[in-house]
Amino acid sequence: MGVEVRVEGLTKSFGSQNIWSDVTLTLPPGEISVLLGPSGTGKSVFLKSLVGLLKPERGSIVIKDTDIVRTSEHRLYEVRKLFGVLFQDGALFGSMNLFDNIAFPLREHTRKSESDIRWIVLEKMDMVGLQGAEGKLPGEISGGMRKRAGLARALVLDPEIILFDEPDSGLDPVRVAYLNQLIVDLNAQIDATFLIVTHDIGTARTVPDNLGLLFRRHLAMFGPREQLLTSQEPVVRQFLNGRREGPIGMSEEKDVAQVEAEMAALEARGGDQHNGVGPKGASGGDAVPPQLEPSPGLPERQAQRRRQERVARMLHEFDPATAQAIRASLPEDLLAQADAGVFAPTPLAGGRHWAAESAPAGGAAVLPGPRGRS
Ligand SMILES: Nc1ncnc2c1ncn2[C@@H]1O[C@H](COP(=O)(O)OP(=O)(O)OP(=O)(O)O)[C@@H](O)[C@H]1O
Repeated sequence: MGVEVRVEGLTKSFGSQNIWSDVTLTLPPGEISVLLGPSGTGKSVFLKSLVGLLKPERGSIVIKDTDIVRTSEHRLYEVRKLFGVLFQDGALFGSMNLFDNIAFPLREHTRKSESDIRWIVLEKMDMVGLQGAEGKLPGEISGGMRKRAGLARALVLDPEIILFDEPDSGLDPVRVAYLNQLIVDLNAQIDATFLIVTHDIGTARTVPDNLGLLFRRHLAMFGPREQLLTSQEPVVRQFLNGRREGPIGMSEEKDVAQVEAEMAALEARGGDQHNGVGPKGASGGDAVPPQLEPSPGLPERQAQRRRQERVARMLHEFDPATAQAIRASLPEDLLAQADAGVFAPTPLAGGRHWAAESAPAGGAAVLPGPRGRS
């Protein structure tokens, strides 16, 4: 099973330039999370911080009881082995064929025999639909195939956490749809924790269990997908609708008076529903489309039931629109438990962040509430 990644109070600056402050979120084990944010808000910096390539000056990133912000180089090296990373361009070596590219981490980091390596590489190539392409050079294949080769390489060390940096970049909408399905299928097969940075709103709306948005040097929101997809926060709605009107400007923030005038004009035109389908899959800010399911023949995502139990516990923390959307995703047994008051209220208001709890001693049926977090 994938591991939990717990980020608390994380702050990163380069010299006097603060990138973001006080970022707190937890990636639940085995679930898929998406991080959105206008260009330059530091999403890539966040991914690099998670793998220990950049050092935030404050806060912690706890993975398997290790705070990687403060740990030794040796321990960091060990924790890094838990990660697979899909870089934007696949980051393949141009002079190596796909087989050697995908075998590279195994040859570098393990003592496996060539026959074992061959078996693993072919298995991962099969998982991403690249059977028979072992001998191709990266320059001979399409961008979509390069992404899949990068993904196969990210899988060879059996990672428990996979980071995807804009997997959709440079792909046509149909290839993005295939890649999204592949991501969900892989999650069902390996149950690792996934974090995807993307600008593709279609991906954000249909792939993840959790959604977050970085804006103005802070994490504006992070929570179950239903929370962001039903949110009335102006910045969230602007981003999900891909429209110009709102707090996000072309290159920097807008002043309050300008935002107010834009929003009044937008309302006068009838609001978001008159925007139609915008770029990058944006359309309508408050519909919660069904989440993608694994392809027929694949196992159910193990994270699905865990997540259902988790959000059932959090139901009381959300506003009615979010709670209703979450209820629509829950099986009857959990709904009945929620309605019977089995899930204890918690002090956490807003449900922005998630915190894991261990099961109560004795395995009681009552699921514990999430720990309070401000
Ligand atoms: N090593 C570095 N040294 C100094 N500044 C950096 C460094 N890496 C990133 N930055 C700055 O951090 C800011 C955030 O960059 P980052 O690439 O993380 O944004 P992003 O949200 O991923 O953007 P995009 O959506 O366009 O990919 C930028 O202003 C960038 O110039």
